[in-house]
Amino acid sequence: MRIAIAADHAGFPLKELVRAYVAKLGHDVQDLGAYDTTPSDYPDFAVKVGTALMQGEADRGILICGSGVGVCIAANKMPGVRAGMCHDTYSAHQGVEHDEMNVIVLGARIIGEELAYACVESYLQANFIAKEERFVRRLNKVYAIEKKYMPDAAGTSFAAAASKS
Ligand SMILES: O=C(CO)[C@H](O)[C@H](O)[C@H](O)COP(=O)(O)O
Repeated sequence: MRIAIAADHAGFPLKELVRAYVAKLGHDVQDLGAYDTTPSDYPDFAVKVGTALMQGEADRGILICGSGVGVCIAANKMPGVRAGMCHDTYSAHQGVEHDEMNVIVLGARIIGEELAYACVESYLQANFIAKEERFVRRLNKVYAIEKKYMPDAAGTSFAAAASKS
């Protein structure tokens, strides 16, 4: 898969490790910064990954900041982005299987590299279970919220599996 990854200064050290790990798994990784620990602002990196997804340049995203909270909030402001902070492997795969999460968020100051690798691998191996009507129904309700509250962005939102079904 094509994976867009980004982090702020706080997430940079873990991003470097995760980027290499994801590449080793055989994915095509686009590193959208930061490229060092110079203080930076997490929304800038959330927008980079969200844009890559919205423009169809990436299939999934990975975002990292200090706690994970900042980039998760910012990324979810973008139409079509379904970001979830996952510091356990169950959430990492279930978030994709049930909710079609397309960005996994990690907190570099919270988890170590081995757990980060395990979460990211679970996330990348998982697929949305589109045959389950309840998952599709719920995702369509999420999509309806986006259309209602972000009407200007409705035409730009890339479709979720649910909205295609
Ligand atoms: O961790 C975060 C909160 O969710 C932020 O995204 C930043 O990484 C954090 O605020 C950075 O903190 P710093 O004191 O500026 O290094």
